[in-house]
Amino acid sequence: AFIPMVYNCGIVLTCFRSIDVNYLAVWLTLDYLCDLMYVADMIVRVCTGYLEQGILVKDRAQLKKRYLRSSRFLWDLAAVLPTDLLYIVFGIHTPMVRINRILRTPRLSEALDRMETRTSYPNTFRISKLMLYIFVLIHWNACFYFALSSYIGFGADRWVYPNITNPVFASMRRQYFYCFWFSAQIFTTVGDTPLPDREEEYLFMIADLLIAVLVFASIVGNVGNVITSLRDRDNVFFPNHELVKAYLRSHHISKELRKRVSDWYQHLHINKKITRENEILQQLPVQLQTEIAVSVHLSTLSKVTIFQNCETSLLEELVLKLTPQVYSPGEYVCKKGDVGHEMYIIKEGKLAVVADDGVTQFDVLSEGNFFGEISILNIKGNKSGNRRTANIRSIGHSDLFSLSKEDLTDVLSEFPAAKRHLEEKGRQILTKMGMLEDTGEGEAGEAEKVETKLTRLESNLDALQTKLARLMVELESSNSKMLTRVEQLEVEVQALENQLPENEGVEGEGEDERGEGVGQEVEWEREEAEGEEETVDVKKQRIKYVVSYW
Ligand SMILES: Nc1ncnc2c1ncn2[C@@H]1O[C@@H]2COP(=O)(O)O[C@H]2[C@H]1O
Repeated sequence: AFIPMVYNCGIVLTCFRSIDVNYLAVWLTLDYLCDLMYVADMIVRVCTGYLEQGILVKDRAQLKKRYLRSSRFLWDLAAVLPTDLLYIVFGIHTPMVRINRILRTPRLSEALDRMETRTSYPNTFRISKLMLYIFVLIHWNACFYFALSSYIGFGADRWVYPNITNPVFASMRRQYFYCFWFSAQIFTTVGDTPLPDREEEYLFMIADLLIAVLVFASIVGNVGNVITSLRDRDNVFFPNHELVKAYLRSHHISKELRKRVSDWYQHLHINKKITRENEILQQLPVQLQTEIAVSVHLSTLSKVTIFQNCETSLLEELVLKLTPQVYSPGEYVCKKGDVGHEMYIIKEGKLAVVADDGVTQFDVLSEGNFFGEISILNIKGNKSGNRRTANIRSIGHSDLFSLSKEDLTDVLSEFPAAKRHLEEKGRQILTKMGMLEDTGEGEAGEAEKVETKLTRLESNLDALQTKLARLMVELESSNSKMLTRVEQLEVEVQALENQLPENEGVEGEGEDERGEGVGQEVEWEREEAEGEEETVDVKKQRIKYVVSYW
């Protein structure tokens, strides 16, 4: 839709076409090609989904209904009405009959807005857009000038277009260029145009000069905006050097230090190092920030040994907390004995672990290595506590990511494996340097064992308490059962005791009878009776024993 609209905006009003008949076929072809594009754009519009309560509507019937009922449709329709039929009345050389084609100008600005949000070079685009608008305006004005000249009469005075019968000014190209130049001179307020002679000419010039003021103001304003936005962009990417320079000068900082600062800024600019990444992405939702940061820094993080086998979630958490830092050659990143507040990951460059003389190198760290973790990890037995164990010096320019103690602690609390790995590496360095207290390690182990034992004992105690409680319950229930049984037995014994004297009497009588009668049988019965008496006694004794026991 963009091209036909620009074409129509520029061409519809062109008065030069009416004169030039040689290109009529070309003009007509272009006209109808543009009309076709308009229709195609209308079809695209019908099929373009829209958001309703945040949900994209794609249903054809709904889309069609919405478009046909909208005012846009009326404008689009009016713009493609076949006004060309008026050629029959006014003749083929009257392109003005197609003036309705410019009714779609709002669509042009819509297309430009969309392009502006998508382009990677918004400032270039803004300037181009401004130039396009100015070009169209100058073009229209040139057409009006030509039409006015034609109305007054070509070559009637110095101000109007020269006589077209003059072969020098006869060609369409010459006519257009002259008019465009005339119009451009007015709009750029150059003011080198011939003085008007007639009132119409004066009116035209006054109107033009008024428009020119606006055009000039908009050019200045837009270009100013572009320059400001370019400066803002630079400020976002690179810290403001001018401010720092002024500060250093006002505080009479030594030349040597000022040079180091300048070198640092120069390095940032030349190598396009961005130190304010987190600020730049702040406006985006966290999820998008994470995805961008992961895709930008993942390659660096994946080279770091501790993060190589880490879960992606750990990397995602980490990546947003990294702060880019750039160090200059010879600069110290850590000084032995300082309190550690952050650890570092090397993105690019080489750094040396140096002795206090700053020259003797113990080790060289490069891309993918990390350092500064020992003083922030609270490793048990670390004799240096939270102090840096070594001096780290940047050999050349180095790009680092720093990770604060708090952020690292937060992240590692959720990822114990990574914590163990870091601590292990720290312990190795400390052991090598003889800065790890063995006893501390042993005590720690002992303390751990005691802790484990205590935990085990506590759990055993819990289990025993539960068992005891269960046993107590069982004991109570069996106790009450026993009591009931004993009471029952006592009742039975009482009953037996009550019965016993009577039986004894009867038996005595019988004994006598037996004694009197058959001697052996009586003896046997006595024995039997004695046996019974004995059983009752035993029973009584046993019951008494049980009762006394309970
Ligand atoms: N010999 C070494 N080799 C490599 N790195 C070291 C060595 N000694 C110290 N470091 C690192 O240098 C860092 C200095 O600060 P930290 O003590 O916090 O943590 C230290 C280690 O990460």
